[in-house]
Amino acid sequence: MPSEPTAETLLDVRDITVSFDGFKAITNLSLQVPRGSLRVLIGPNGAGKSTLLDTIIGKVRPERGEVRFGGQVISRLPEHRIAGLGICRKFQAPGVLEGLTVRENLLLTARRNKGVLGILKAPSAAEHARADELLRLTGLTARADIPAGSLAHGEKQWLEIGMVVAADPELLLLDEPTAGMTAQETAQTAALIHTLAGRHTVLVIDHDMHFVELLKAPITVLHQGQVFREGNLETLRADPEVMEIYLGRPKEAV
Ligand SMILES: Nc1ncnc2c1ncn2[C@@H]1O[C@H](COP(=O)(O)OP(=O)(O)OP(=O)(O)O)[C@@H](O)[C@H]1O
Repeated sequence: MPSEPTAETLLDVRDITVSFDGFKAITNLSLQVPRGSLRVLIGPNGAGKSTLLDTIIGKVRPERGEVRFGGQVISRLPEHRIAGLGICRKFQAPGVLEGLTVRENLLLTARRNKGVLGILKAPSAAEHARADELLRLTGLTARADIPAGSLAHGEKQWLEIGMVVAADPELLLLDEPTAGMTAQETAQTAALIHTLAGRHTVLVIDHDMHFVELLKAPITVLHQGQVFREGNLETLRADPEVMEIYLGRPKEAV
């Protein structure tokens, strides 16, 4: 049974079951994430991580249970209403427009709710200031005026994170944000995510244990559509069952 959420709980997934044509991708899963915290979600392929994120954003519906956000049941709302409440998933960002500069991409995203006329007007001083803030946050200030298409892979990922953050979401869902990154880019991404937590609540899926280690955050391990364990990396690494299901290989491999 799910434990009772506290006043600080922002995301409260209660006992959800999700099926695809009779196959249970998630079974009686409960997860609570406190406001302003950083949480990491790991688990072997097919554990249900992406399906959980899809359920949170309303792309798939649980057949049982519910998802609450700030106390409100959101699991029966359409996807755009859920997004409007302040839940953003990174890949939902309107990908980087490669012909525009980094700054223009940020300005455009920050203004996309203002309609066509709003977008056509010259950006205000406040909008430029916000873009400057996002450039600093993502470490892209020196790259502000080059076309986004010229960015390195890692930089493009940071721009995408900046574009999601431009909407000032309360809950940020990041699905494998370090895929394809170098070790240095991965470390910079961990630092960026630390900066985001606090003002935002952040839920990160990743397979890269080095990155997970850098995040220094509570970890939820999913297995076969259920929460298998919760704890910090040290505790999980010392848990033979986690080693077995998650890694399927000896501890030294982690
Ligand atoms: N649309 C779908 N139709 C049918 N089965 C699906 C669908 N989406 C996911 N599944 C199945 O549900 C299970 C959970 O998949 P999910 O993608 O959520 O796992 P995951 O933990 O994100 O895995 P990975 O790390 O490989 O991305 C898998 O067995 C998958 O094949």
